[in-house]
Amino acid sequence: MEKLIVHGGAPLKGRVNISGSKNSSLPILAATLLTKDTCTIRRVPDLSDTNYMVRILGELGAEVERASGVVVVKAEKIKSVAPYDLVRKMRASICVLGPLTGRLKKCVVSLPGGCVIGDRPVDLHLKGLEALGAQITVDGGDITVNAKKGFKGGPMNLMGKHGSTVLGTDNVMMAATLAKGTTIIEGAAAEPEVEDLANFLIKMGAKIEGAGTNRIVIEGVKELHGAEHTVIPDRIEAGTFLCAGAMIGEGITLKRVMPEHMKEITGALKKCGFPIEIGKDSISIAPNPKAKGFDLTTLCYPGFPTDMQAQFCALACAIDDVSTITETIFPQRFMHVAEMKRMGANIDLQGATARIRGGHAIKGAPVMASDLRASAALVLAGLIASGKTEVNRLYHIDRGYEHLDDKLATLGAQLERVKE
Ligand SMILES: CC(=O)N[C@H]1[C@@H](OP(=O)(O)OP(=O)(O)OC[C@H]2O[C@@H](n3ccc(=O)[nH]c3=O)[C@H](O)[C@@H]2O)O[C@H](CO)[C@@H](O)[C@@H]1O
Ligand SMILES: C=C(OP(=O)(O)O)C(=O)O
Repeated sequence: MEKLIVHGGAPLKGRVNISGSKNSSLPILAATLLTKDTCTIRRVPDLSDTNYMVRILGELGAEVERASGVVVVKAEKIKSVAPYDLVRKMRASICVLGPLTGRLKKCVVSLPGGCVIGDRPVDLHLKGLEALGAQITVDGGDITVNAKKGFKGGPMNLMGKHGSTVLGTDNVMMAATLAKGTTIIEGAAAEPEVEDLANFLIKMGAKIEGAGTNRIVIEGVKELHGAEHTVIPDRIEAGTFLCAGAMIGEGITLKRVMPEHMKEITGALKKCGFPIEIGKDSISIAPNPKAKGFDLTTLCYPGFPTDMQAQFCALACAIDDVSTITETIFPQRFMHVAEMKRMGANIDLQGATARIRGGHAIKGAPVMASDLRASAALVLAGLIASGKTEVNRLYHIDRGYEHLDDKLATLGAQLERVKE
């Protein structure tokens, strides 16, 4: 196992290129199962999650080649069964459900495992597939989908009690591309990653309107063909670097970003008083010793993303004021709080709201990463802490940040990856 040792206090300065989006790449790679033809996906970040998705495609029978960010998939003959051993390691492996269902009209996909960020049911994914005419049973940990007479488009509402579902919308949209007739998804997730998937599906010949809004209309087609696509920049990686740039240093610039996907994040940072410059595909930020605290609530897009909540908790430690952040998507997603407190952070967690009193010195300590964004937040805290912070279980970071330590080092951070 590897850990990251962060020597706090080194100022950040310079430019960093943002990678392709993990949360776009995963469903887009899965969507290549919808056609027998060759698909080429560019700017796929080098992450353990994308490597794992590539492996899942291979195990399902696709021919897959991967070289420096480009993944070429030809899924001529595919299997209809994705067993537990294959899908258990990654929640997002549920992305294969829609494409297998759409292409083969039947499949068995094991339920992915639990997750420390909270309950992650798939009832809305199944509700959507049932609205397309699928018969579904869940037994022994497996989801079995069957549609003997093929799929038929229809209306449905996928809004859940914590808002819309991103991967649920992806799955149903993928299955509906090959259904007979028109599918209308109300309560659809409007995240940019859903829109990116829809854009790829449209290049494959799908007829989709409204992706990027809460109402998506899909007119089914007989078959899809091969296509090429470049994945959008990772707005969460970009947001994480913006927090780092706000917390310490003399100003950093992110390149290869889509600022229009990040309005809620840049808006929150501006409101605190951090100087931000937004270019066509770049964002610059610098610290402000007089920055004010924030009161944020996580919401579905275009609201403030849950995937930035932990990093903003770290940011709040650097602001000499009181900040609050309330989590509405995954109310239990606060595993980072206990670890930050071990570093001396003043955080009071009441239900799903964290109240952070920042501005006093925090001190490096050995800390345990629990999940992807929590570990990124601990690295951020380590950047401003005095002394040495040891972030253990680095594999969580490698799931979703392409070469985070190298990129931070280029900006001037002092850190080292060591094997235990
Ligand atoms: C690979 C990927 O893209 N992951 C993202 C995706 O996860 P994912 O798509 O799994 O998350 P969802 O959008 O589905 O979850 C949102 C909320 O809906 C609930 N829910 C979800 C499905 C369902 O069938 N029933 C149900 O009740 C969840 O428990 C949660 O409270 O969106 C999350 C919310 O923006 C992000 O944190 C993840 O980074
Ligand atoms: C929760 C996340 O990912 P996943 O849905 O793949 O677990 C994330 O990217 O923050």
